[in-house]
Amino acid sequence: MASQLSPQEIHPASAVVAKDDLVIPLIDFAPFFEGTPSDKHAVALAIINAFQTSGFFYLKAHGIPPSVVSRVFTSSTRFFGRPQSQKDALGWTTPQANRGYVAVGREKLARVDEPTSIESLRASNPDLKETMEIGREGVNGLPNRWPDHLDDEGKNFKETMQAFFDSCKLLHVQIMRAIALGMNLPEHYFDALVGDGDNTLRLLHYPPVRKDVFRDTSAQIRAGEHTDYGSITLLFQGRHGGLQVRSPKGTFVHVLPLADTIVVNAGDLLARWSNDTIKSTRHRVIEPPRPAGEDVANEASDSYPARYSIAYFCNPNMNQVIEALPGTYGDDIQIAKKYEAITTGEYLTQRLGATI
Ligand SMILES: O=C(O)CCC(=O)C(=O)O
Ligand SMILES: [Fe+2]
Repeated sequence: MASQLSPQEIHPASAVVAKDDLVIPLIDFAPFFEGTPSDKHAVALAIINAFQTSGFFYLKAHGIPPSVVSRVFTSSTRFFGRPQSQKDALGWTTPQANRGYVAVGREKLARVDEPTSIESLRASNPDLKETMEIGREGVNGLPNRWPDHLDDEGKNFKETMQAFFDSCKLLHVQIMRAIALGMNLPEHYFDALVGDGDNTLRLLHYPPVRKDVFRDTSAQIRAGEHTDYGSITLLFQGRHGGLQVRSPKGTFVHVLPLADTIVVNAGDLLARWSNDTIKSTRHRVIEPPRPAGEDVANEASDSYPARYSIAYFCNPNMNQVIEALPGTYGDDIQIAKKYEAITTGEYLTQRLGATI
């Protein structure tokens, strides 16, 4: 059966990261749309193989033009450059809403198995980042916190982010089609289950940090070790690295920005939906590594540059009941369902309530 191919035999993937048993391939999505049925199947297998091993892959030819991504980054940078009072006035309120601005130090990402330590972690070493969370538009009682009443720049921000939200929403559905095929499910299996777009667009800004902050406080990081919560995350990285993924050996490996690609990783709900055949892998953000050949002037600088990134957290529909997918359990394969059924909404509210 084709799904028993070894990773090396799967055609469209080549490894970008291969360290300490963590292998993260680069997958070209173009053949999924333009290729023969067998090309399409090969892409699906490469994706499912990546999700079943490292839980991460880079994706190129994903269909969102570089010019669009660059406009979103510009708009995000300008937003974070606004006076603190303007940003605070758009503040995040509740886990149910999960929309609005989150100031530096408010969120402390942590491992799911250590929920009680969050307060003490936040007090000692808050995440050195600020974020803007944008949810699905038009949900009753849960408005997005747009800056469009402030000025033209604010109006432009709203339009740019709404359009980007919709492009990412489509990409989610397309990647879920590849996952369905890779799991021997019908291609459109997930369409109606994830198609509502109950997703979150998160703009991230990690301000410049003095090097001695990282040096003197070993627990200080830009985003603490965590797994993502939903189905998949589409991560657009700016110029500066810092993202690290935990390897099977327990080390953290840099997953650097690669031009015109995104990093896609599986979240906890997809892992749960797949009865843990798909992995949602821990990751974190620290200071960027020193680039090879970096000049002396830069090396001598006493701070690390700002990092901007954009995470689009995809979810199944809020009212979707998540329980083990066909083919991931049963007497024939002697695997039991590992989890109780839960709706996306219940699950996310539990998780978000624990970190903010
Ligand atoms: O900034 C990044 O590269 C990653 C952010 C992240 O992992 C998250 O917000 O869940
Ligand atoms: Fe994350």
